[in-house]
Amino acid sequence: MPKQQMVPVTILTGFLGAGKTTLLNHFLKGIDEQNVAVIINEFSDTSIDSHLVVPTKEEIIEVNSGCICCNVRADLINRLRNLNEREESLDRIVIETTGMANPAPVIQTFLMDKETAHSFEIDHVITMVDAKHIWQHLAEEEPGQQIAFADVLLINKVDLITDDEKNKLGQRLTHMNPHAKQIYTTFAQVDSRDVVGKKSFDLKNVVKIDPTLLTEMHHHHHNELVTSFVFQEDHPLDLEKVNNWFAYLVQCKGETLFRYKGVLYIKQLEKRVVFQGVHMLFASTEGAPWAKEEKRQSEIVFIGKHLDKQELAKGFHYCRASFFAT
Ligand SMILES: Nc1nc2c(ncn2[C@@H]2O[C@H](COP(=O)(O)OP(=O)(O)OP(=O)(O)O)[C@@H](O)[C@H]2O)c(=O)[nH]1
Repeated sequence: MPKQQMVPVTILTGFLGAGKTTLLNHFLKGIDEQNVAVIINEFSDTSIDSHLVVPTKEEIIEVNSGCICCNVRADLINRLRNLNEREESLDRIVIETTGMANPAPVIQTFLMDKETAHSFEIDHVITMVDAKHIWQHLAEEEPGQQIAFADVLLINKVDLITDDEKNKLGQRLTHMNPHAKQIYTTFAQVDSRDVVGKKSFDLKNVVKIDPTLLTEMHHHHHNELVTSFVFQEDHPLDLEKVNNWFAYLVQCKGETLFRYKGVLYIKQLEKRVVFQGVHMLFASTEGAPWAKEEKRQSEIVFIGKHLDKQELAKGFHYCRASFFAT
């Protein structure tokens, strides 16, 4: 019996805020394949990322409430099984892992789960590297693992570093992973033809990094000092107070805030405000208008080291508008 056509898989990884969603948005616009399913996983139990992914024809499946490399692996396998059972054949699956994921257990899923391995094959493991912040993050375990398991390193945010810094970083990354192809980008502007369909994933290399990859199921233990908090608020917020609070956070807490993002319900604004930050770099934009019947609510997530939950909750509470008007 001829072997069934395997669906190629893009595993997209990289530390918090490196530019994975930016790449995803660019990548989905650039590839010729028609039927692409995207699986997005978030570290925290929130779907804020769905506001940050530009709507496309591709189907977006969210796998939340845990990191894809740990407790939601069974969920991932189920989602893959459902996709596989559909009549319409898929051209590709793209999996965006959380910034805190170790890619090894995700890679393992495609090698060790029999049914998954029969139907899907890893085309490449792309790791986004935040050229500006990676040095701050190398003390954590996950960025090193993400870099080691990559076959393509997209070294992003080169607009924020000098040529000397770029050379130094390139050398360090070659030292950490001599096999991976290095591509420098700004806002993840890579030509998808340079990566798609190349089958650059090489089992030999990953087994060299982790000889137990094909024999033992891995579970990844996260650094417990890195935590994430999600806050929700139904009461409208005051724009000026929000601006003051964020100015304080960026200035005084930027070092420990790896990632923060959210959707805000601001008093007297008909559109939601979408914001996101990585350490001291912060940006906000206008989001979609609130629909007529839609419940208006602000939701924000903070991910970082040594975060003080109470202080963050107090700050968020302070941003409530002083009287209720929409
Ligand atoms: N200056 C600059 N900013 C960038 C670049 N690429 C992405 N960003 C910004 O960096 C922030 C994080 O980008 P995302 O694509 O959301 O990063 P991510 O890896 O998906 O983040 P998480 O999955 O939430 O951890 C956003 O504000 C982007 O606009 C770049 O090349 N240069």
